[in-house]
Amino acid sequence: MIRFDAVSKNYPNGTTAVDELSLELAEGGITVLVGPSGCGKTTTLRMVNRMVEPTAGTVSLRGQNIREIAAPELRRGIGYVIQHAGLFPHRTVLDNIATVPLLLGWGKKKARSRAAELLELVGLPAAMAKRYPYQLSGGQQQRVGVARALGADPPVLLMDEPFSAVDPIVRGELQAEFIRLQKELNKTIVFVTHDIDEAIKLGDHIAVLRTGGKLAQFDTPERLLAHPADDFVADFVGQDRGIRRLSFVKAADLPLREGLVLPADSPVARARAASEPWVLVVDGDRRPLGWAAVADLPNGGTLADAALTPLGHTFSLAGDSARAALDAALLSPSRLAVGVDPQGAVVGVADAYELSAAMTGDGAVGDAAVEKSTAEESPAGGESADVATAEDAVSKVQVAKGDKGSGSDSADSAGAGGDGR
Ligand SMILES: Nc1ncnc2c1ncn2[C@@H]1O[C@H](COP(=O)(O)OP(=O)(O)OP(=O)(O)O)[C@@H](O)[C@H]1O
Repeated sequence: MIRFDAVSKNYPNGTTAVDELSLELAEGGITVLVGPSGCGKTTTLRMVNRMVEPTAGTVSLRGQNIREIAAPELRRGIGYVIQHAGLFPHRTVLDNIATVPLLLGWGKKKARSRAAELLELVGLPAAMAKRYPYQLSGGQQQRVGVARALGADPPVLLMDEPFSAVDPIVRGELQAEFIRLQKELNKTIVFVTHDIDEAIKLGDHIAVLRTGGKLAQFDTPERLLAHPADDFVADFVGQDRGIRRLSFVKAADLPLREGLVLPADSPVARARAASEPWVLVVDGDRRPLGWAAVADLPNGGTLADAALTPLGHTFSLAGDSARAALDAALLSPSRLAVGVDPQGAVVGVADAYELSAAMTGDGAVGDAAVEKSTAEESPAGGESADVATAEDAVSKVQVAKGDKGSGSDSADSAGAGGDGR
């Protein structure tokens, strides 16, 4: 939709801000430009609305070279949000948001009613309409900035470090709100940040630029974490990319073990026969009761007589990522994470060692799942009698319970929530 063909920007002082950039940005997606300070992110962004003209190459919008579109007309279809919001200090919040509709000659009443809608859309109370920018917090100002950019409902939004000037908590809130808003609006967004975490959280695609305005890699967040193109990208993405990558692996794709999940009325001998240091004891509805250490079990009787160690937290196969599963495993006394279905029934347990294979990227779990989530293919085979993909196990449990699956999330799941996107 937005296409850069061998675009360069050289300044008269000899600086090459952007160097032969070729990039195709998908319609209706968020493309993040990320890279160290001075690598040409803002210059690239501003070439889309002709605030900066390229020295060489072409930028096109829906197939048309933007040089052929008069700048004011071009900008009517492109919203622009900057750091510190850049609001007009002498205008009320409502009039700030109404700026573009008024410029387009909508008339005061219609422009203000549109502004009121947008105020609500960005999550601000109507009572703020009459305030002036100095009477708002930084985060609230930024929301007004987003609302103003959406004034004429432009198909394209350019956002230059829009959330950089607020504290980390407000920033997280703004990012979450932004993801929600984009689901509703489906704009084509080009988003500049120097923060790789923000890029991974928000981007459908990420362009990593290196100093000198050269493109280092253009990829999905999943692939950037799994397969950085070179040492520069690997360093920029960070040492903990293995763990962060787990956010993109669905818990439903993890291998699960079922053999050590036993009902409370099972004889102790059955737990010993499992040849495992721990067994998970469940009730008649397969809800988890706790871990039993096999070495400490009484000589006879059933598991109902055993002293149980609390679970820690479970993870939800329906909604959590492998990152939540790994966290559950690390906090579990058995180092095994308990996966539950939407009703809170145990589907199986995941082993910390297998999860760490996904984390290092060398194991089939992580690679297969990342590729799968990218390509949306069906899971590969290769399951043992006791190890199946969680998706299969969920359906087995649901069939056993005569349940076709409700799809609602488990209230019992204490998965990290928020570690995914
Ligand atoms: N008008 C200008 N004249 C000369 N050099 C410029 C001009 N504007 C930008 N530059 C230079 O071009 C390079 C890229 O600048 P740009 O602002 O695009 O980088 P950036 O990646 O957005 O940086 P930051 O993250 O620090 O905002 C920098 O070296 C900058 O100094």
